[in-house]
Amino acid sequence: MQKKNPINVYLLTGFLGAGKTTLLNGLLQQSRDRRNIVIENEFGKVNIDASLVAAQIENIYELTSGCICCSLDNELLEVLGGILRLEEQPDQVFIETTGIADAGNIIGMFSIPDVKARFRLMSTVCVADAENVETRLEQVTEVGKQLSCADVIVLNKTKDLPVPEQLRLQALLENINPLAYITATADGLVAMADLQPQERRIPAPAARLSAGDTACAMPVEKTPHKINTVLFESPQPFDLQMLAFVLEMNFNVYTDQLYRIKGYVAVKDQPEKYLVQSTGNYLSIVPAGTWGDTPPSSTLVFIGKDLKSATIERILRPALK
Ligand SMILES: Nc1nc2c(ncn2[C@@H]2O[C@H](COP(=O)(O)OP(=O)(O)OP(=O)(O)O)[C@@H](O)[C@H]2O)c(=O)[nH]1
Repeated sequence: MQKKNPINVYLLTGFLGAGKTTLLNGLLQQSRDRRNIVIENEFGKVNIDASLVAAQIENIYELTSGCICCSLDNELLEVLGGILRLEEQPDQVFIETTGIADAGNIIGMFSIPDVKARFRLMSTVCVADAENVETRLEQVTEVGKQLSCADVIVLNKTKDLPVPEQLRLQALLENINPLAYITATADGLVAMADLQPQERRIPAPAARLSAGDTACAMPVEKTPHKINTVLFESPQPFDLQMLAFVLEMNFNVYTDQLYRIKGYVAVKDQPEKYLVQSTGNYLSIVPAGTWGDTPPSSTLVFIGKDLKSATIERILRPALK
């Protein structure tokens, strides 16, 4: 039997009213030549403007028994299973989460081997409302998490925003998530091409690392919202199992503080580099090709609340070989 290609999935997050549905409608309009499925998970909201989307998509699934990031009955997995049973498979699936969803948990579902074999999470897109993202960051923990887990951050509602204010907000978002591609827009207008996976901006091993074998964990930036980034760099390789163990353990322990990890590491006795990704309660460490001309070394970015470089270094050091 011919192996089917995985179905592309785009996960849309962002606080209540940020412009997720508006963005989604724009993406659907750009995808008229594709078979699209939309999964909506919203609290008490009238569904997307049916007249706008009806002609463009095969199906809209509404998940109504709570927030999919935390519902134990895993309604999302059921719907994904249902999609696989459809006679005609879609080309792409858009999932719009509730405004308070913990994006990390949903991303984690796409690393379950059976799900991953059939669905490819292309991008997690977080829509930020320029009018209030800063206030929401202070008020709602999930907003910081949503921004930290995003591959793409869409700063929406910028039409009447003075340019210096827009640049200030972009810089703020960049400090929160230096891994994301950030784009400013109005009415959720974003090109599908901007949502394709790219080699995200994992900082290259820095020349500033001092000579010798010292690991180095340094805070990159502090934001006024207590979300910060710590960059860990070391020329030493990791023990793969030990790295998985310490990261998994600490993600569980610091679940309210550690939002995201991403980076490339060198692994003992392995010629390839490994890509490390973690959001919510899942961790993935997979081979990611050769080092090419660059000497093997490890660079990991940690995003979370009040992260301390000394703590990160203490966590990782036992896994260095
Ligand atoms: N002024 C302005 N309003 C916008 C813009 N983009 C979207 N809106 C409006 O903002 C409101 C919320 O937009 P939605 O797309 O429904 O936001 P959402 O994130 O899906 O909202 P929830 O599903 O409630 O979380 C709507 O009235 C939109 O028309 C924008 O760029 N500028």
